[in-house]
Amino acid sequence: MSLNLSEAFKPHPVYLHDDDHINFDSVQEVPDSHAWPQVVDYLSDLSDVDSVPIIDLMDPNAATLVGNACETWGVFQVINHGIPIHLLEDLESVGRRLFQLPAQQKLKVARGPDGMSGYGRARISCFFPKLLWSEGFTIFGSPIEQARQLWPQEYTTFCDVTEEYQKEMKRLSTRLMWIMLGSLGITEDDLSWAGPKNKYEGPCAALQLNSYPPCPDPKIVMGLAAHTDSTLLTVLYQTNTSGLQVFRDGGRWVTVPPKRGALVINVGDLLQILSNGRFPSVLHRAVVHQSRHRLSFAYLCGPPSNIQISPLPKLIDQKHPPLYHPVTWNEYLGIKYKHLNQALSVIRLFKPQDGSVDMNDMKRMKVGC
Ligand SMILES: C=C1C[C@]23C[C@@]1(O)CC[C@H]2[C@@]12CCC[C@@](C)(C(=O)O1)[C@H]2[C@@H]3C(=O)O
Ligand SMILES: O=C(O)CCC(=O)C(=O)O
Ligand SMILES: [Fe+2]
Repeated sequence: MSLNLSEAFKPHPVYLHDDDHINFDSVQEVPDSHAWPQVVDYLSDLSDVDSVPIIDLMDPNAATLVGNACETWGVFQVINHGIPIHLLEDLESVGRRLFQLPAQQKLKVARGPDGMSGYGRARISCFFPKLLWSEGFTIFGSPIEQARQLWPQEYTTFCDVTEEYQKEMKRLSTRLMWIMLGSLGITEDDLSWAGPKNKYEGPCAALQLNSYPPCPDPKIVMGLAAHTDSTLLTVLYQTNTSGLQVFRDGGRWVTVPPKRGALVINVGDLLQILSNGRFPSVLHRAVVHQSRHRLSFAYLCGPPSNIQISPLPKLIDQKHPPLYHPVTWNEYLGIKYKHLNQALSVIRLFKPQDGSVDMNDMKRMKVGC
């Protein structure tokens, strides 16, 4: 399995300077560096009238429900997914242990400017004039190198839990990918790189630990700014504190309420390409709380990094010409970290004939990113 995404980040390094690293624990007032000019608009949250579908994976009708959710929302929650609750709790506990460390400790394992693994601010942060109210820790493969530096005597618990979680996520995300593609009539024979003949070992993925410390004035900060994931799909465990919001047509942000044991599944940009636009990737963001320290865990799942992803031939006909240029995950990340939320337009083959822009681009323009 090839996984070398680091080339994609070289032209667009993200710096984490010690001097602008804010110590969230001691802050009494939001500094100007983190105060966003546009106040987070909580009033547009109409979750009561429009809510993200919750799908029971044991339901015999699950595949149809998943297909509908992907087409209409680009996001859904799953229950009865087979991930033991104790593993979710263990992950939360090692995550808390990590983010509770003093800032100087965490900076010891800072992700390099063009690096892939380690502690730092979200890669999207450099596109915005204000900083985000969050910190993250990215894991590709084994976190042993960083864990040893953080806890020289007792690094194995962190490694065991995060590795076990990644193993379970690999299984679940592969299953979900085939349910999603299956709902479009795609089988293993239609996806040469993922079929059994190619000894497909499962997706390539990153595990992202996100921390959103409490904030004295949550309405003027942004936990994670509006973005789509550059993945096929993302499996998110958002613990028991709300914060995830998804963008709906008409300009509304809808909160995805945490449900014990449930996992949130996001359609990513690569699935939008593969499905030739049938499954649009979901624009989402995270907001923060005044008194609660929220954690979330995203398993960002993509294809082997050098496989060409293009609209699936089965989904193309005269009425539905291919909408996107073929790209590898590596190339796509390079484009994404140059153009951020316009990346899909950059690889779009032609604009819709009626002169309108891509539906997703329209949403992105509305939220100003
Ligand atoms: C493969 C990746 C996707 C990601 C960038 C990364 O190299 C690893 C971190 C991922 C993440 C997690 C938080 C949100 C996000 C937009 C970011 O800044 O870093 C995603 C990236 C992505 O999906 O583009
Ligand atoms: O914290 C959340 O709810 C969102 C996290 C997220 O979007 C990500 O890690 O890509
Ligand atoms: Fe995301």
